[in-house]
Amino acid sequence: MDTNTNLTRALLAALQAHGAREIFGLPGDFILPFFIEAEETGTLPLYTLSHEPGVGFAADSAARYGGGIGVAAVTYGAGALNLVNPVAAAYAEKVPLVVISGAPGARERAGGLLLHHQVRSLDSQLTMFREITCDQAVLDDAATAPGLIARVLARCVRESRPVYLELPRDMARVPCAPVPVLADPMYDRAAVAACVREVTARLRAAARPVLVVGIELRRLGLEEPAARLARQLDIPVVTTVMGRGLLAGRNVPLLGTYLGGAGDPLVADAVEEADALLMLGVLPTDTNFAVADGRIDAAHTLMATEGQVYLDHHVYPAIPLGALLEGLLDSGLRALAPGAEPPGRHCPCDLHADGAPVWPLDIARGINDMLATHGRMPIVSDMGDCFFTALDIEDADLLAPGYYATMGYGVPAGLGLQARTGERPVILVGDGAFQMTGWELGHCRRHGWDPIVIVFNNAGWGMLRSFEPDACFNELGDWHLAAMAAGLGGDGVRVRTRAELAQALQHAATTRGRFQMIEVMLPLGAQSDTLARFVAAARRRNGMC
Ligand SMILES: Cc1ncc(Cc2csc(CCOP(=O)(O)OP(=O)(O)O)c2C)c(N)n1
Repeated sequence: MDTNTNLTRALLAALQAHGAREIFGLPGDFILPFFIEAEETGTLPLYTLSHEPGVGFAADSAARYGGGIGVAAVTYGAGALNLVNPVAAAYAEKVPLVVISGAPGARERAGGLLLHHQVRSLDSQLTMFREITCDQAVLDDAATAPGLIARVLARCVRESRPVYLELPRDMARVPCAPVPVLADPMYDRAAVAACVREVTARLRAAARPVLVVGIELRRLGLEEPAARLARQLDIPVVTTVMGRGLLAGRNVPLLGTYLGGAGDPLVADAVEEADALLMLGVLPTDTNFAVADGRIDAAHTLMATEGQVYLDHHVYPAIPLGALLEGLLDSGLRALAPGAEPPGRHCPCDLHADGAPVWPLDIARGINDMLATHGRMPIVSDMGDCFFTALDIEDADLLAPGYYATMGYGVPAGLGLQARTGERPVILVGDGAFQMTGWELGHCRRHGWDPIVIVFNNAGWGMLRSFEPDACFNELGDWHLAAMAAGLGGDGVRVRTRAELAQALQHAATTRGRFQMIEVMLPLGAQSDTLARFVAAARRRNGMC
């Protein structure tokens, strides 16, 4: 046994071998030994944040955007249970996230007392995490720990879902063998070949084929082969809402994002009139397809998701997406139909820098102008009208919980992205969501993070006003957020007109080293066109007209 390796060091090495590049965390007594080992070894940079939801969202975005796996390390009970929502979001949106929770040691478990942070039984936490992770292990035996860690981390990567590791505090420094890296399981090559033959036959016979790309392509590191296939097939390419930003900048004939009746009619027509809709890595969620209102004919879809391929009322049960892509690329299938020319910038014109009040589409136009002038930057959006506005930003990567739709994601996810890649993000967040996790900006100073943060301030929960315009419970009042930026270590400016917005964006883009907050005061009732169409479609669908 490698005597200079203890369980924590073996775990850290295994995390790194499986694609972790940092740890986000918030310590407590049950996980202090792990944090001490992590800090002493420096195997992975350790970033602490102020609230566990922020820890989880930061780890999520590091994996979602940077690839590999994200790691969130927290204490038992109060810490880990604060992490439930971000882990649930990662499960729903297929993000490979590793939760490491401290836990009581053997002697205190056997002591007969109710322990601090304990809920019901000492295993209640593990029970709760079983529901939002694809695999779990309690590392209470050094003999079995390496094999358990190897199994759990392999599933995290293969299934692109969160996993849970519970580390009793009396185990952190126990001598332990290194963790093996398990080989990928074999798959049936004959089944893949049969599936490829059937898919290519359907595509050859089609007059109006369309390729729809979804988030599994990014989660499984398959964007480049998918882009090669898109160029080889030379057919129109569309992303789902969750897949917005996929294949950006990869010279692919991207038509846009499918939003059904709530989006670009050119895109909706292409998808709904297609006679072969090849969907790669697409999750069949309501945010992706409810807007279709039944206008997509299932008989025309060929769906590869969750390791299976569904077409013509039958299923190929075990077709890894990477193997399918490889088979389609090798099939020689090409130039099926002249790809629709990717449209010009979606926003018909640049931001008018005049004295008019700012509406959401003006923010999208201003960001498009900024990216065109200063170069591409990843967009990270919280949930609210800022998310629907983000759909009007062209040719940019977009990170957002577009399906699970939790608030609080934007700011910590932007910090996690910059921690992982060093790239400067543009963060879009409503005033309501900022009140949840926006304060994590206070950590930028000590880590040198400097995102551009655009706060959509309508003094309330604007999306909910769309559904209940007369309710008073949606009002939040004006929190004057830009005035708080300096105390958090950044620069803040409040803007009301389009000219002020244009100037603020130009200043933010050319100021580095401190986060730049632009608090946009939106007129009451200001709403993006996309949100308005989504709300109308939802009302029709749910009979709320
Ligand atoms: C963790 C969580 N709790 C509640 C909700 C429910 C909700 C969805 S949208 C929304 C209002 C968002 O207000 P904000 O000011 O951020 O943005 P805007 O609408 O553009 O004004 C709420 C409360 C969700 N999605 N997540």
